[in-house]
Amino acid sequence: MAISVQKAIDIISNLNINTNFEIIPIENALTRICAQEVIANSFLPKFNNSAMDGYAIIYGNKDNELKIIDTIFAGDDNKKILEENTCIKIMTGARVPENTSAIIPIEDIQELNDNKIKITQNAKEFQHIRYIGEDIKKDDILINIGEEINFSKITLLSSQGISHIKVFKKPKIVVFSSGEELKLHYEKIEDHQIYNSNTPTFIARAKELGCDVRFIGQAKDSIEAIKELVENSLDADLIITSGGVSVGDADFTREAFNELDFKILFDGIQIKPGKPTIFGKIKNTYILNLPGNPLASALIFELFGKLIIQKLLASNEIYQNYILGKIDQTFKTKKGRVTVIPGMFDGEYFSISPNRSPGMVSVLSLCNSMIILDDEVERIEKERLVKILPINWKFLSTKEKDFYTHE
Ligand SMILES: Nc1nc2c(c(=O)[nH]1)N[C@H]1C(S)=C(S)[C@@H](COP(=O)(O)OP(=O)(O)OC[C@H]3O[C@@H](n4cnc5c(N)ncnc54)[C@H](O)[C@@H]3O)O[C@H]1N2
Ligand code: MOO
Repeated sequence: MAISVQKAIDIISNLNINTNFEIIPIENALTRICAQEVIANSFLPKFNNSAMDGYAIIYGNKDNELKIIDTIFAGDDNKKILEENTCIKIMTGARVPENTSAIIPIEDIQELNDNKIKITQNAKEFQHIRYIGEDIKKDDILINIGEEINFSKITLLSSQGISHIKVFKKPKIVVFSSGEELKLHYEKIEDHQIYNSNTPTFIARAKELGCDVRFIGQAKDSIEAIKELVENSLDADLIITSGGVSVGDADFTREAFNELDFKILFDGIQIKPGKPTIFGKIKNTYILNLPGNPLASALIFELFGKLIIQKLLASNEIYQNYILGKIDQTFKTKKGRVTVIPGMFDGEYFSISPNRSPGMVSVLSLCNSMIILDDEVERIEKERLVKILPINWKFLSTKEKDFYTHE
C-alpha cells in the first residue's frame, strides 16, 4: 500500500543509522561530515593587533606632534609600550603595544622633521585595533557534529592549528540495474534496445552527495540473477536500483527481494510521478528501488533518495529546504495526488518544464529545481509565490519545513 509523502519522510528521518568514524587530515576533509564537536582552543585574534599599516598612538595625544620610537612588523615579539607624545610605526597584523588606544593609518599623517609625525585627519578612540577574541573566543563551538566540512570550516580549523578531524565514514552505496532491454552506454545496442541512463545517473548523483559508490553490473531478468547481485552487496549501506517492480511480465526485482527476507519500510508513495518506489532493508543494508521511468526515478531520488543519503552520511541536514519564487504562468492540474513538477528557477521566476513525462530522459538537464504540489492543488495563478526545491544545488535544512505549495 502506497504511503503518503509525509509518512515516507518520517520513515527516512527516523532511520537508525550505524555510523563509523575515522580521523583524517583536514586537507582531505572537504565534503565530509564532522563526527566531533570542534572547540576553539585559542582566541582569535590571539592578541590585539593593528588593522592598518600606520602608527600606534595614545589617543589623548592625537593633536600633538608624535615622535616615532620604534617599528613593529607582523610576527614581531615587541614588548615596547608608548610614552607620552610618542608613536610606534606598526604594520597590519602586528601586535599593538599594550597601551595603544588608536591606530592612525599611514595616509592620515604628515611626516615632520626629527622623526616626528602629525595627524592630519579625524581619529576615533580605539580605531583600527582588532581586539583579542573579537572573532573567535576560546571554547567557542566551531563545528557541530553532523555539519559538512566545507571551505569555510577548513578556514576555522586551519586558523586554530587543527590538523586532523574526526569525520563519519562515507556511506557505501551499491548500484545495479535490472531489465535486459537495457544496455550500458559502452555496450553495442540493437535497434530495439535502449541505453541504461538511470544507473549512471544514480552513480553520479550519489558520488556528488559524498558517497563511495560501486557499480556491480546488470542483472539478467531472473529472480536468481537479481538475488545474486543483492547478496553480493550486503556489505553496502544502501543498494540503489530501478525498475522491474511494476506489473509487467519481466518484473522480477520484487520477488528477488522478497526471497531475501526483505523488510519493507514502504512500498509505494502517493506521489506523481514515482509511485512505484520501494524502500526497505535486507539485513543491515537499505534498498531503494526507484521507478524505471527515468524522470520519475531522478525526481524521486532528489526528493527521498537524497534524504536517505544525508541520513547515511550522518549529516544533520536531513530535510528539504526551499526558496520562495514566483511562478511565471498560471498552471492547472488534476488534484488528488502530490505532484512533483520540475522546472527552472532563475532567481525570481520558476518556469515549469514544458516536457515532463515520467519516461523522458532530457528534462532535468534543462531544470535546476522542482515544486511539490499538495494533493489539493488544482490551479496556481501566475505570479504566485511557490516553494522551490533546488535539485543540483544542495540546499537543505536541519529543521523540517512545510515545503508544499498550498492553494
Ligand atoms: N499496467 C501498468 N503499467 C504500468 C504502471 C501501472 O500502474 N500499471 N505504472 C507505470 C508507472 S507510473 C511506472 S513508473 C512504471 C514503473 O515501472 P518499473 O519501475 O517496474 O520499471 P520498468 O517497467 O522496468 O521500466 C519502466 C520504463 O523505464 C525504462 N527504464 C527502466 N530502467 C531504465 C534505466 N535503467 N535507464 C533508462 N530507462 C529505464 C524502461 O525501459 C521502461 O520504459 O510502470 C508503468 N507501467
Ligand atoms: O509514476 Mo511513474 O512513476 O509515472 O513514472
